Amino acid sequence: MQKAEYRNLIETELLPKIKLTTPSPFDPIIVNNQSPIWKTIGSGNYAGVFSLDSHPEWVVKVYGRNPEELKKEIDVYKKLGSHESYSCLYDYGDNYLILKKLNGVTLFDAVVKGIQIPEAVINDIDSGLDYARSVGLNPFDVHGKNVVMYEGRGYIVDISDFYKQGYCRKWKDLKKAYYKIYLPYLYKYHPPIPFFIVDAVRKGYRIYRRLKKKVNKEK
Ligand SMILES: Nc1ncnc2c1ncn2[C@@H]1O[C@H](COP(=O)(O)OP(=O)(O)OP(=O)(O)O)[C@@H](O)[C@H]1O
Repeated sequence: MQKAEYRNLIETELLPKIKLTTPSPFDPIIVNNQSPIWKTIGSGNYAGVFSLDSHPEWVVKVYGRNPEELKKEIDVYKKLGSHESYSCLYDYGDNYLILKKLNGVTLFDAVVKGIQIPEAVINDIDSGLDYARSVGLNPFDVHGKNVVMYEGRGYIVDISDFYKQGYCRKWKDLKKAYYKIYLPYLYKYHPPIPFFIVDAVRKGYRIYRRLKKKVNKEK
């Protein structure tokens, strides 16, 4: 399928048939998709992500709010260019991006489902992040739900915060947990771990980081 035809299907069959809403500024986007041909494959705080069965290599990320974030994401993708650890920007419109589809399971879901996470996945993501730094970006908000593995390789799905300033330690902390807990105790038998436990660990980590930040500020 040509890009023009794909864009036409976005403009005529996707955008008029989806509604992206948010109950409050702090809630993620809720996607209502009435299109018979476009499938919703994901959603986040800003956007819904859609794909067409007849062209599964591409996805469309439609922003439901904060259009200025779309421009920043375009800039980040332009800096990244084409690299094996990332998706790639093919084209964009006023409120959407056309991206290469990344298949796979997030590391968060892999732990829940008991799918073994090989060290190569961690190394791939590390080298992807090094590459981002080498082109002047600042890997930010890289965590277990933003990275995926597919056929033993690691990929970074969400780069939308790589333009931000400051130090984000989420990936460093995840790696610490991988080497200190996952690899020695879980990797070999990789039992499924109930969602509520993995999610409680994730939430506990966020609360811990917030408290630590507050304590450090008050010092
Ligand atoms: N290139 C891609 N290929 C396949 N799936 C994707 C791709 N980009 C995004 N997705 C899916 O859509 C979901 C939402 O995308 P993304 O995280 O980029 O949205 P966002 O609104 O910017 O999120 P955030 O809340 O993290 O800022 C992802 O978790 C993933 O499941």
